[in-house]
Formats: sequence, structure tokens, C-alpha cells
Amino acid sequence: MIQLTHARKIYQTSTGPVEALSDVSLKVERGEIFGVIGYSGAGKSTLIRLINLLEKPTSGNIEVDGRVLSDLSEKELRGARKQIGMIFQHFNLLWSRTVAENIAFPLELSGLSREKKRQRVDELIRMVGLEGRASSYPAQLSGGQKQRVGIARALATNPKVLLCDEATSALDPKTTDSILQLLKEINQSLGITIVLITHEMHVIRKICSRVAVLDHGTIVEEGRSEDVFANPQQPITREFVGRTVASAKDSERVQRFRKAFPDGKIVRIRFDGSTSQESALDTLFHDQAIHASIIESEFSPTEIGSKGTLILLIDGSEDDIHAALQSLETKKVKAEVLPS
Ligand SMILES: Nc1ncnc2c1ncn2[C@@H]1O[C@H](COP(=O)(O)OP(=O)(O)OP(=O)(O)O)[C@@H](O)[C@H]1O
Repeated sequence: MIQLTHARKIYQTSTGPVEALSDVSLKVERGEIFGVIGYSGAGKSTLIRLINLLEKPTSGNIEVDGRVLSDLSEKELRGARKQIGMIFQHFNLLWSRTVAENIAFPLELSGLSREKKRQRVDELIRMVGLEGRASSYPAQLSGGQKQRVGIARALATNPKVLLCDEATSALDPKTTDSILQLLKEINQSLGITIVLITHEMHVIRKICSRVAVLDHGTIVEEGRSEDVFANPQQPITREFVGRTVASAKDSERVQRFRKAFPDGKIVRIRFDGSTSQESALDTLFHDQAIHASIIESEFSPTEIGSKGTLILLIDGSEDDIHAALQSLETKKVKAEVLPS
């Protein structure tokens, strides 16, 4: 469905050439969900811009749905782009338009009758689970609902490919899962090919059948997601996999705490060795408006002081807890409320 052959992209800038992609060859099969993972600056957005035909490679070939990009005229390119839908990290919705108007936007030049457009929008609203929200404005929606509008809009013209550019990076873990689930359902029901770029391995693991790891403009590892996850070959891939395992363990722990302490906020405080624990904890434990107790602590000595984490259960009103955590910040102590 999508094939890149020795694709290279060099941007000319005032400070000299920047090689965003060095030599990328990759093949995405029709109907699969393919993930590209990489750190910021690895070249992910450039890769996406080559696939959606917004950018031409400096050398090499891009083929989408049997058409070689360099063979197409400008007019043919515009037509080919319609076969590709795209969703973004920050949704890119029109804020002054309703949900239905946002979804109808790509249909404006389609030549469909008003009635046919309305039917199509209704169908898309049902498909993404936004029944009853057609007249809402984006500002009235949660992040997950905004991304659902983005997905419906991207699918409006029946594209063959859906490109997802860090589509869940602005969402909390629960909402991320529900959006990934929706993408999976859409992939299965419509047979649409999905290419997803992300810096989060759990996103890949959740829905991608295959993954490519991009580093400094080169694909350093590629394979079935489960194989790459189970047996990462490159140090950078191990880093991505390691972070996922750590965060899964983290969330299991939080769930355990939550079960044992259903009331109050669970707060993690990190000490980097350079700040005084006594002074920070004094602030919390002598704050009359809240009640703090220690659930777990883990410290190790360093050259400059003791470094580690403290998990606390804090009872009190939302405002009082917020004020207490703010006063910690003035002491340069990092505190975060763990998700419930
Ligand atoms: N239009 C441009 N002009 C000049 N340099 C660019 C341009 N777009 C990207 N680059 C450079 O190319 C390299 C790859 O950037 P790209 O945005 O593709 O990476 P990325 O993996 O998507 O990172 P991020 O997630 O931060 O956007 C970076 O060094 C970037 O500064």
C-alpha cells in the first residue's frame, strides 16, 4: 500500500543543509496498522509528510496505492492526497464550528448534495461514538471527544490510508486506550491502512502489527511489534521497551494503592538529592488544612544527598491539596498527583 525506497530528505536552511531522513526503505501492507516510533527530531514528521505527499523526497521513491509520487502531476497529486486522511496531536479542529461542521469540512468541495452530506456526517458521528454531540463546539468537548471529531473528519472522504501523528500524545492513559480501540475498530471494519507515529511504545504494542524504530533519520530496527517488544535488538529500542515496562509497573502500583486507600489523593514526591527533605516534609505535615501520611518510600544515598521517591496519601479539599503542592514547588521539590 505504501512503499518508501531509499527515501532521503534534506532541508536547506539558512545555517546549512539538515538531513532529516538519511535512507529510509519501508513497506506498509494494505489494511495493516503500522507504527513508527522515535524520539523528537528522529524524522517522524518528515516521514509522514512524505507519505501524505506534502513533501517531496530529495532522492528515492515514494509509492502510495500503486502510484509513484514522482510520476504524478500537481493535479494528480491533489487527487492522491484525498486518499489519505490525517489526525494530529492537537486535533487541528476549527473552534468556531460545531462538531458536525468540522466533520463536514472536507466534504465542502465534494459535490455531494446537502442531504447526502448530512447523512454522511451522521454516519461518521455514529462511527466514532459522538451521538448527541453534533451541535457542540470543540471547546465543550473532552480531549478524547475532540480526537473523535478529528478521526471522523479524516474519514469523511473515505480515504484508503489514515496517518496518525502523535494522535494520543495529548491524552491521558484511559482516553488513549479508548482512542486506540476506536482506531482498531475502524481499521477492522473499513479495512483502512493506518500509519501511526509516536514516541510511546505502549501505543505501538496496543494496536500496531508491525513497527519501525526511527533514529536520526534511519530505521534502525523493524519487525512484528510483539517480536520487537519481546526481543529488542538495538539500545534505543530497549530504551523504549524499558520505559513501557516501568510505566506499566507504575500504574499497577497506583491501582494497588488506590484499592487500599480509596479516599484522598495519592501524591508522588521526588527528591533529587539537592533539596532538603526535612523542610519539604515539614511544610506538608504541619499544614493544618490537609492530612498527609506516607504509603511508601524508596531512597538511596548519593554524593550530594539522599535521592528517592516518597508516595503519600493526602486528604483534604482539592484547593488545599493544590496549595500544599504549590508550596513544595517553591522549595524546588517535584510533586505530582497520580491518576486515579
Ligand atoms: N521544514 C524544515 N526545515 C528545516 N529543518 C527541518 C524541517 N522540518 C524538520 N526539520 C529538521 O529535520 C529533523 C527531523 O525533524 P522531524 O520534525 O521530522 O522529526 P520528528 O521525529 O517528527 O520530531 P518532533 O516529534 O520533534 O517533531 C530535525 O532536525 C528538524 O529540525
